[in-house]
Amino acid sequence: MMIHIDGSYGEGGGQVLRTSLSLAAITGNPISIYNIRAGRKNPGLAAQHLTGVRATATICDAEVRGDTLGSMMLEFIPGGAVKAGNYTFDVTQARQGGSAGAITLVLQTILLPLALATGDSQVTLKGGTHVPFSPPMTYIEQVYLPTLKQMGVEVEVKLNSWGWYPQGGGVVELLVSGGRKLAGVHLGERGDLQQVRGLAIATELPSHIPQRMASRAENLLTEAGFKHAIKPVREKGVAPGTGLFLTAEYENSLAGFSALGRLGLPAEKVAQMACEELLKFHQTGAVVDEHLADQLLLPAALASEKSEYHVAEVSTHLTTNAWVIEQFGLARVTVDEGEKLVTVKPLISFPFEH
Ligand SMILES: Nc1ncnc2c1ncn2[C@@H]1O[C@H](COP(=O)(O)OP(=O)(O)OP(=O)(O)O)[C@@H](O)[C@H]1O
Repeated sequence: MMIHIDGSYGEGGGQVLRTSLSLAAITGNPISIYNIRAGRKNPGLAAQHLTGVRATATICDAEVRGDTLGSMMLEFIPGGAVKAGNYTFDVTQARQGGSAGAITLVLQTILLPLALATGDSQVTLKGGTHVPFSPPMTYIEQVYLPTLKQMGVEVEVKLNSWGWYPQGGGVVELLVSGGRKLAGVHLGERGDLQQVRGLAIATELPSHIPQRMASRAENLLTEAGFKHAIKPVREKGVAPGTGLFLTAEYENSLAGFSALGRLGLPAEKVAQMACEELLKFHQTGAVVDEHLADQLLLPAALASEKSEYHVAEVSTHLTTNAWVIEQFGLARVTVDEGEKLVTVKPLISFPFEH
């Protein structure tokens, strides 16, 4: 039976679409989404979303209607179970003249369908790897995937080329182990902060930029009394770009914070922005950062047991994603706004019957 999703619900952004696509592929359920990204200034499918649609359609052999740039309506009818395989998806194929669309979001759309499918997959993604309003690839490597690993998802990733806004051109390779069964997560206590790991990176820019970012971050973290290991790195790239990516490594959990550089923004200021985010999080005492909070819902809904985690902030991304998951009847998500506690109780056990 076709599931109808109102893309304007809550946050009304791209995540409503991406979660729906992942779940359509996993369950084999046809979906129809309308009002796609109606909450955004530039509604409808942008290059990143269209790439996500095409990538998901490829892996489950879906019949698709409405898959054009700017489309606010999509019908997606899976043709069968998700097929493991060797795939390449490039956001520039969705938009002539190029795009820095976030491939990390495309990655998150197809990752769980491939992890649950029979057989291993090799995927190459091309586009933006570190662009605003999306998880930086470094966050995927250092926070998202290690947390999913605790749930039983096995992925190896390699960043072959950095892709910044507006040029894009980044390349990421993934090896996804198939046939996984997911366990729940229990992140109620984070334990002590062991260290802050950091990458101060610049491509096609002078080496003083990562060095200045690193030393400002080191000063701020030392002042806060944190142990740290910040690495200044300068690399070749397709275009200039810079940023600081921090991971707070607690005894039981990981949280990520970052800031991207841009022309006119001093390296020290970039460092300060990322450190302030980390310090703000640390003071809340929470276990899961605001972004991981919404990203963990999908794997938790597909697990064989209950998950529970304590978040820094209840964002509309979180409540909206919970709503999308409930539209598929897969899990009951409870968000205790006072305690900032998210509980996900799967209702259907894997493997899903097609
Ligand atoms: N700095 C960050 N670190 C980690 N994750 C992030 C960061 N910024 C955004 N995200 C994540 O990126 C996702 C963005 O979802 P959103 O619905 O806004 O998608 P989008 O496709 O960019 O859509 P839109 O253009 O409609 O905003 C969310 O899961 C959010 O948690």
